[in-house]
Amino acid sequence: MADRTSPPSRPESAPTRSWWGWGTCDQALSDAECSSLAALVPGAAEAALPVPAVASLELPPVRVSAPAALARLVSSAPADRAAHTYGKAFRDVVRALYGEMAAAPDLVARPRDERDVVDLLDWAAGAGVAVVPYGAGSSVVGGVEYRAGDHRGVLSLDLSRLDRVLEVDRVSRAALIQAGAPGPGLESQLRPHGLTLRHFPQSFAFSTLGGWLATRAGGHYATLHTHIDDLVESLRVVTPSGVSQSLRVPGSGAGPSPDRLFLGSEGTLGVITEAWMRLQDRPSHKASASVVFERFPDAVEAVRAIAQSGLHPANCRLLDPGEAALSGIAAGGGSVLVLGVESAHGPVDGRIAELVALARDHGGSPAAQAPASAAGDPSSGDSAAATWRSAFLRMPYVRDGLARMGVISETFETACTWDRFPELYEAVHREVGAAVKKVTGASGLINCRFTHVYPDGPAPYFTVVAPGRRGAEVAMWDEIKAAAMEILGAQGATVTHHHAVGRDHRPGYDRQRPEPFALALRAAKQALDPAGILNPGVLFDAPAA
Ligand SMILES: Cc1cc2nc3c(=O)[nH]c(=O)nc-3n(C[C@H](O)[C@H](O)[C@H](O)COP(=O)(O)OP(=O)(O)OC[C@H]3O[C@@H](n4cnc5c(N)ncnc54)[C@H](O)[C@@H]3O)c2cc1C
Repeated sequence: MADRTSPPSRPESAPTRSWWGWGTCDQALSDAECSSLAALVPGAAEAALPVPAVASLELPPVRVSAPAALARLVSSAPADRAAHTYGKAFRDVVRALYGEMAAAPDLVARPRDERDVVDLLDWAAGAGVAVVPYGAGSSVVGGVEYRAGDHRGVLSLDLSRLDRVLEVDRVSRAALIQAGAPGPGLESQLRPHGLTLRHFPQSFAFSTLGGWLATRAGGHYATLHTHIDDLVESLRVVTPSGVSQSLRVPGSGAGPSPDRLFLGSEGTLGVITEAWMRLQDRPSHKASASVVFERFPDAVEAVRAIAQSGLHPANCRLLDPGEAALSGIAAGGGSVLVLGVESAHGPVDGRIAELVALARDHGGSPAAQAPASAAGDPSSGDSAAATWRSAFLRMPYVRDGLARMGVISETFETACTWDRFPELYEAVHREVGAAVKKVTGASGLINCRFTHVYPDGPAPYFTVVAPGRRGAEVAMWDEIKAAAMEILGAQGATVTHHHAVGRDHRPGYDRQRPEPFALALRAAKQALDPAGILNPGVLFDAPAA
């Protein structure tokens, strides 16, 4: 039995989205905050780069116009074109700050329904216009930036008007959700039903269901359903060759999964318009605790034991000493493990106690043990978890502030088996450290945390911070990024655990992907997008326009 739902309420005066950086303008660091932050990074610039006004940007001339029947969906306003030029990687933010707008799309279209998507693709295929599907533009891998160069024009296809939860099936605990629904919007439409998608990437506030599906995003929870893939019941995708609708079933062994073809296809094979998603009851019992380890290898062993214990913590973030210090949790050189458990059905205090006991067996000292709570914030009662959580949510704004001060910051994430992790960790510090030194002349910071853990291995997330040279930040970042990709490949680790491939991870992905699979992907591209208009250059080389 499915319930039709009401349209989401849209606030009259939402804060203005930043066109160049993360989030909303009101949350961005002030010039003074940028300067005091940069004082912590020796070699940083003395004054913050100004943020250019959109009116001062030199955008390339618009080369194409949509036919009259589609004109109502399309904008060529400078603010729209500027905001849709890049994603939100460091190199995107820096280029926006320098006013480099050569990659701006000619047009931004905001379809209101599937028919509009079909019509826009039909027109674009006939006119040789590249189409870049756009959720909320939080890509950190060049996923929404056109770089192919040989199309007659570029259309950014912004799905933000497709933002509704259309139906809720309470019995099967699933919902039909439009692809442009942003994280907070879709959760607020599910809340009255007592349900949640329970997918909370760090970018939750400014990313969409369609973007998560197209990039196989990773949520906040450390074990079990780590990727959005696990929550998909069926997908509806508009391709230039027709609409693909997969069957809504809890499981199926009928050949290769059609959903798997489109999950992670990053806008290259079709435009995801709707998905039936598996939901969960909202958790009502939560507890968290943090454990400090003097030795990082002991902490890694503790996390392995936890990941293999079957206790499935919702949160299992291991912060190495540098990361713990940067987050303001432990300044004394220790590593910190932040644990969290939750349930919609019963008390969790026994489970958190078991997890802490396992960590203690491996040399950890509980820093604070939270009482199980009956509701509320998962970090309630545990100050390290609360400190970490607020630093985590503020981090993207801090990264932008550092970018304005000429400080390079790069984050790269991966996954490898437990047997390889110690060598990977050493190799990243050695090799990426050498690259940072060569490129910037400084040692910089290289920190690591685990975002997700599996019985057979962790997903480590590395953060690199180093002073850059004004005007050379992007070239310096590119060199450090290339070194990081090289070392991940050499260590048998994936080029990305959840940030996707886009354009920036292509070299590593091309080395990692088996050649017969590459052949099959290119054949799928040819069949579904014969004119080669969809997000050219992502996942594989753009066919000639
Ligand atoms: C501060 C920050 C934190 C982040 N944290 C996380 C995290 O915790 N976990 C994680 O996985 N990622 C994270 N990311 C990366 C990013 O948020 C994800 O890749 C996210 O899934 C992108 O969603 P989006 O709606 O913004 O998509 P966009 O950035 O707009 O698009 C991403 C890709 O998907 C394609 N696409 C978008 N919508 C559709 C559609 N409807 N149909 C077909 N293709 C489409 C685009 O063409 C592009 O290739 C983070 C990024 C930032 C800047």
